[in-house]
Amino acid sequence: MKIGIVGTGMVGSAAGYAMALMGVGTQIVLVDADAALARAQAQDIAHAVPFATTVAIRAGDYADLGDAAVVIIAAGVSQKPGEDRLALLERNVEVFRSVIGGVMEAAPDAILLIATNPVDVMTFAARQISGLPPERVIGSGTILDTARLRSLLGDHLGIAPNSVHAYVLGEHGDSELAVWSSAMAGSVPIVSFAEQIGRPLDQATRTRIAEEVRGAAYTIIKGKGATWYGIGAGLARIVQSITDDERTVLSVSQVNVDIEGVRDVPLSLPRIVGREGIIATLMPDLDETERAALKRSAEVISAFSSRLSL
Ligand SMILES: NC(=O)C1=CN([C@@H]2O[C@H](COP(=O)(O)OP(=O)(O)OC[C@H]3O[C@@H](n4cnc5c(N)ncnc54)[C@H](O)[C@@H]3O)[C@@H](O)[C@H]2O)C=CC1
Ligand SMILES: CC(=O)C(=O)O
Repeated sequence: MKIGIVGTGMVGSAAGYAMALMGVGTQIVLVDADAALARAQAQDIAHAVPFATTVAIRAGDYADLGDAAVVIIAAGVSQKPGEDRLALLERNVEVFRSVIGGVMEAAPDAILLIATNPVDVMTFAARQISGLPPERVIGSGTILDTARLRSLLGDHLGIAPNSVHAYVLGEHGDSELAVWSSAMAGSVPIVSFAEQIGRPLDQATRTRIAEEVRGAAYTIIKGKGATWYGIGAGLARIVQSITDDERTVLSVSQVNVDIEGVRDVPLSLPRIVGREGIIATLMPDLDETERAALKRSAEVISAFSSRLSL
């Protein structure tokens, strides 16, 4: 199965590398406005493949995306230290005008997987420009924030992060919310689990962990200029769920008909992801504070997506 990646900077190349090592898809095609960069990334990643899998990876142009099952879009500008994701919107919408058209012409049946920030609003823009149904335009959304939350909770509780079943929902950005009311460790509600093993998750600890998740991108960008490994693995995981028709539940972004009275808003909820894209969306049981936070997040995103003229 062919997978395309448009935008082969830090994020696109990290996704290609993760897919090559995980054996996701059989062919990966890298496309970038900087063709020499795409060629160099493809060569470098190809040299890792003999240690792991048999995935074929090469650089190409839009025409080479024909028959791709999924095309990841990671083209555009990224945040400078201190800048928030929404500040990138106008510049990246301009990039999407040409990129989405190029992909649709070559691979009209592909599922689009959007990574470019601000990822929720860019998912909305990609859906408008492509005309594809919402279940075939997936934003990586809070898959990365959810991984960050699970990693921090795993550390706090002294358990494997994949035994933590907790989600960050809403915007992939400053208005995101960590959902505590339905979070579990194993099959035990997480606050009770924490008490039972003597590592309590009191309100102050929960606030600290949620803030660390919210601030992770800022901290990493300050330290090394950009983030790429976490999102690269997250994108590979989403593609794997599509190509293998896994139907894994992932927190990803899609344009929703209505969230707490806010219409046509792109944001993340837990969704079943398989061969046809997003197969179903689940609304977790939220407490009153969480519902209000989800509504606030929807309003923040909608203030940007509803004024886009595409
Ligand atoms: N969704 C998420 O969780 C995350 C999203 N990001 C976002 O991903 C995007 C990419 O970030 P990086 O890879 O670090 O940036 P980068 O600058 O390393 O790479 C961007 C690439 O896009 C290419 N590009 C620009 N315009 C293009 C066009 N019209 N056609 C084809 N290629 C084009 C550039 O040549 C460059 O190689 C940013 O918007 C960043 O904020 C970054 C980390 C996490
Ligand atoms: C840059 C970004 O969106 C992140 O690392 O969360």
